[in-house]
Amino acid sequence: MLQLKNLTKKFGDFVAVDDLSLEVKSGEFFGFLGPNGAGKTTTIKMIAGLIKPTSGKIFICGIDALAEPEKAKSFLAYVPDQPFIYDKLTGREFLYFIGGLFKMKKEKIREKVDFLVDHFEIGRWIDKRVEEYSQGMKQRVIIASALLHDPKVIVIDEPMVGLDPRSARIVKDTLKQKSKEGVTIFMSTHSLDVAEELCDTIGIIKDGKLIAQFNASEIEEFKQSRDGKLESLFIELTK
Ligand SMILES: Nc1ncnc2c1ncn2[C@@H]1O[C@H](COP(=O)(O)OP(=O)(O)OP(=O)(O)O)[C@@H](O)[C@H]1O
Repeated sequence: MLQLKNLTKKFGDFVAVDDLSLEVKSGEFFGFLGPNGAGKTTTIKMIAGLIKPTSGKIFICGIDALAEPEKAKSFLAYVPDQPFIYDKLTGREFLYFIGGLFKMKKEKIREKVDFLVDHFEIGRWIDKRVEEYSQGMKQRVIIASALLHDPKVIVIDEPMVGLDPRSARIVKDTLKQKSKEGVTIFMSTHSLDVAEELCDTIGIIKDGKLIAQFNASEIEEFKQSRDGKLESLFIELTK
């Protein structure tokens, strides 16, 4: 599970994330929504250990991620909004490289790669260089690399951007399946349809502050009382 306690990030005088506290339980699928510049990516980068909070705490599976970053990261998968893969590697070489970073045994990596290539319908592309990949194929390999070490928490920034409907379906089904298996998912997205389809809980951030949090039945209740659209709730709260 994932816990953020009074998390704050300042860039100079500007407060990008402001005293943010939340908890996402094991198996919970949390959608992190908010207007442009609200602080979503900054929050995710702090969870992933890429930038240091100004103050506050982050716990990943109960491990203090600021005090024990290596241990916390062993439970975590992070999928950035603009993923980077070395262009000159093949998908397979990239997955072995990532498995190596997590100190996985070669045999275990091979087993997982075979499964993931099949699951994400990567096929023969796995042995081609990444520079030849489409955006969707890159995203499939990136998400496969995030699942390689069986993370307990997946933090994912805008997963559906640039994906065709089939790739998007595979990614959505995989994330939902993982949450059913007890993995905690923290996903930022601008797609209200995706959030509504996948998430158990939705948190809305604005100007660095968590301004609202709803579970599925609260969202349904709101929709029934208005025009039936999550979009109306989002626009009302973020105006
Ligand atoms: N390194 C930085 N230095 C200064 N300001 C920054 C830095 N990184 C982010 N910011 C500012 O912090 C605020 C939050 O940015 P962030 O990228 O977290 O927003 P976001 O919610 O992910 O937005 P979007 O939906 O547009 O991706 C913005 O005003 C941004 O300009």
